[in-house]
Amino acid sequence: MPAFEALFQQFYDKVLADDLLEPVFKHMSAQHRLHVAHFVAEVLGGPKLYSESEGNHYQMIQKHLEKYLTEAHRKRWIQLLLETADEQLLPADPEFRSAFVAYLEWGTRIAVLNSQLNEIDMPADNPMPEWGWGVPGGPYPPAP
Ligand code: HEM
Repeated sequence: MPAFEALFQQFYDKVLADDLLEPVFKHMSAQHRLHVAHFVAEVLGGPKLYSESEGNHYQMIQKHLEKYLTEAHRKRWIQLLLETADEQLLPADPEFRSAFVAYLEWGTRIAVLNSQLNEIDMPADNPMPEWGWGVPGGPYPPAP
């Protein structure tokens, strides 16, 4: 969790310094970075910090309604996040990186789609997404 918190801390610094994304995020709450870190960590199998004390899937989806995000926003968001992951030396093993990117592709595309709507037909108790770790194994040498 500390690695995810540090990742999103630095990532949103980059977002606020980015001409395309700054207008989208300039009103984000002080807790935004932590909430997104906790959400992503939970989806990938980490502690249930987000769903037990900060929100739920339904509330997270609601946050994106009527934000009118574009494909350009989405691409820049992912690009900056992956850059930050490399700078922070997050594990580079194929399983982690492929699961991470696959979830981000899915989640950001959902965010763009939902951001065009002003309401969404979704049960308020909709469960958190849970991401798998893909096809495990090599061929490559295990990490030391
Ligand atoms: C996997 C992808 C994503 C996840 C997990 C995610 C998660 C979240 C969460 C948890 C919140 C609520 C934060 C809070 O409680 O303060 C939020 C809000 C928001 N997200 Fe996302 N998000 C994703 C993708 C995106 C993308 C691609 C964009 C735009 C480029 C975006 C724009 C926003 C905005 C504008 C808000 C509201 C900020 C505000 O309160 O002013 N999100 N997101």
